[in-house]
Amino acid sequence: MEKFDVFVFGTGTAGKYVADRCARNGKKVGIIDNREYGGTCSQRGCDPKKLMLASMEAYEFGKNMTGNGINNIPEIDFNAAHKYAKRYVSDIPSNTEEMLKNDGVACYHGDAHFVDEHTIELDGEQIQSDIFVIATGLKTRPLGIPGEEFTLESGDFFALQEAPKSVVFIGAGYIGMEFSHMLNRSGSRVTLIERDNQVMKPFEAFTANKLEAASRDQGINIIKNAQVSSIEKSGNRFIVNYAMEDGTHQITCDTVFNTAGRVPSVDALKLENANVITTDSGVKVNEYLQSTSQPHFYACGDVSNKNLPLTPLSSKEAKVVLNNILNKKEKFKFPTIPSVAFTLPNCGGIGMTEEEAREAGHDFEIHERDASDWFNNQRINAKHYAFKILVEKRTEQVLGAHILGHEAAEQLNIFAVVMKAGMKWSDLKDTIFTYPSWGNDILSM
Ligand SMILES: Cc1cc2nc3c(=O)[nH]c(=O)nc-3n(C[C@H](O)[C@H](O)[C@H](O)COP(=O)(O)OP(=O)(O)OC[C@H]3O[C@@H](n4cnc5c(N)ncnc54)[C@H](O)[C@@H]3O)c2cc1C
Ligand SMILES: NC(=O)c1ccc[n+]([C@@H]2O[C@H](COP(=O)([O-])OP(=O)(O)OC[C@H]3O[C@@H](n4cnc5c(N)ncnc54)[C@H](O)[C@@H]3O)[C@@H](O)[C@H]2O)c1
Repeated sequence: MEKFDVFVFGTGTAGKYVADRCARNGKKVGIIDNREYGGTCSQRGCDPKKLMLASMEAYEFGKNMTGNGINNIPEIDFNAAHKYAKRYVSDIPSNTEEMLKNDGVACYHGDAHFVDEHTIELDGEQIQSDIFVIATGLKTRPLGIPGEEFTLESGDFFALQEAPKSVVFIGAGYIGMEFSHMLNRSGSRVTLIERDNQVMKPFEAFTANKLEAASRDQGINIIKNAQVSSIEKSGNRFIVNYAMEDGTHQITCDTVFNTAGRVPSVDALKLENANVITTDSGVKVNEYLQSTSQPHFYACGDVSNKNLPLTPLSSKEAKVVLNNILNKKEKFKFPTIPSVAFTLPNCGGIGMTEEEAREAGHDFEIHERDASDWFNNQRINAKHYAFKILVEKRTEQVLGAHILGHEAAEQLNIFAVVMKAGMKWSDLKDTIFTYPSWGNDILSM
């Protein structure tokens, strides 16, 4: 029977880092994935999405400038955008495996499960380890409705050969919003069906509502406060049935995506056989990212119950787990993390929403504005730009920053530095930025 010091489940951002660094630190390490190596971000998430988005951004720029220096509205070739993304990400699985093997990690493929607290079984063979790391990420949340089998999930987006004529997204969170903007620019007729009363619910309502308005303006159909009840196949098309306060409705389309959220990918592991406690939000861990019921188990990345499912946090957790395995005791401290939906325009935020700041009892100023008439927005002939910044009165600390705009992702990075450094609002305003730039807009916010 093969025996390891450390055995890692999952080869995404979190798992591959822990496995590789443990091996480089002299541990005997094994790793397994039940799909290709590389994880969600590189294969079915952030990276291929942003690579494809480059074409949609170029289209948007060209369309906005048509008649203002550009002669014709550019045309999106969805299939070519898809191939462009593939070109960059398709080598990652083999490169990841090669890198791990070169560093001495034993690489496995398939579905393994626990038989006891130190033993797993893979294809009838048993493997043991002193320490286990669970880094299996998330998977699409089942809808639990008739006809669910007709839905595609986020990973399938990257296998689409062309933009469907009409598409329904069930769920208007990050994935539904981002994909709907990409397909809308690619010529699809897009509908989002959201059960809540706000798109991008955890986001600040001011900017989320602006995103909703910008999306509608673009021709995206958004149905809120609606519960999808079933999906039927009708020839090559699908009928999505949904209920609202005024009764039941239906919509017919070519493609339906389930973008109603993601849940921890743990069922297949049979963690109960190892007495490892899981909750709805993942493997239950303490501040060292160590299982609360089995000290020789760690969890990091999306699958740990301490995470927000974002790549930079998965990396951060992986570093904490590595240090704890190497006996350099480190507690995981939840950082202030910026996050953005890569819609066109971007919509994102960092820190508290206005509601959260009020609940926490802060005394703060609100700097809020529709900035669509500002120079940088007008320069690219874009329509939508808005922000809401919350600044605590006594300390002048930025409590939260929320931006909808072409360069919101980068502007929020500046706020991330400001908040990490504890910089005062008046000191920020006294900083010199390049001019005229989106960063410089912060001085007028
Ligand atoms: C469409 C989409 C877009 C996204 N865009 C962004 C973005 O722009 N920015 C951002 O910060 N985050 C984004 N995310 C989130 C980001 O991808 C994740 O936070 C990140 O990939 C998590 O890394 P991880 O290592 O924890 O898990 P993953 O990368 O998901 O890796 C888990 C690995 O475990 C494997 N696995 C699962 N179950 C088992 C099992 N039973 N046995 C063995 N292996 C198993 C999986 O195959 C996978 O390879 C996006 C996610 C999606 C779905
Ligand atoms: N740009 C980024 O950073 C990025 C992009 C994509 C995904 N992600 C990460 O991946 C995670 C998952 O994204 P997601 O979009 O799947 O989840 P999400 O939680 O962001 O959105 C799911 C949405 O579906 C709605 N919903 C749930 N059940 C529904 C139903 N039955 N009918 C209609 N609507 C329903 C929810 O109210 C919610 O608005 C995110 O939390 C995020 O952390 C990040």
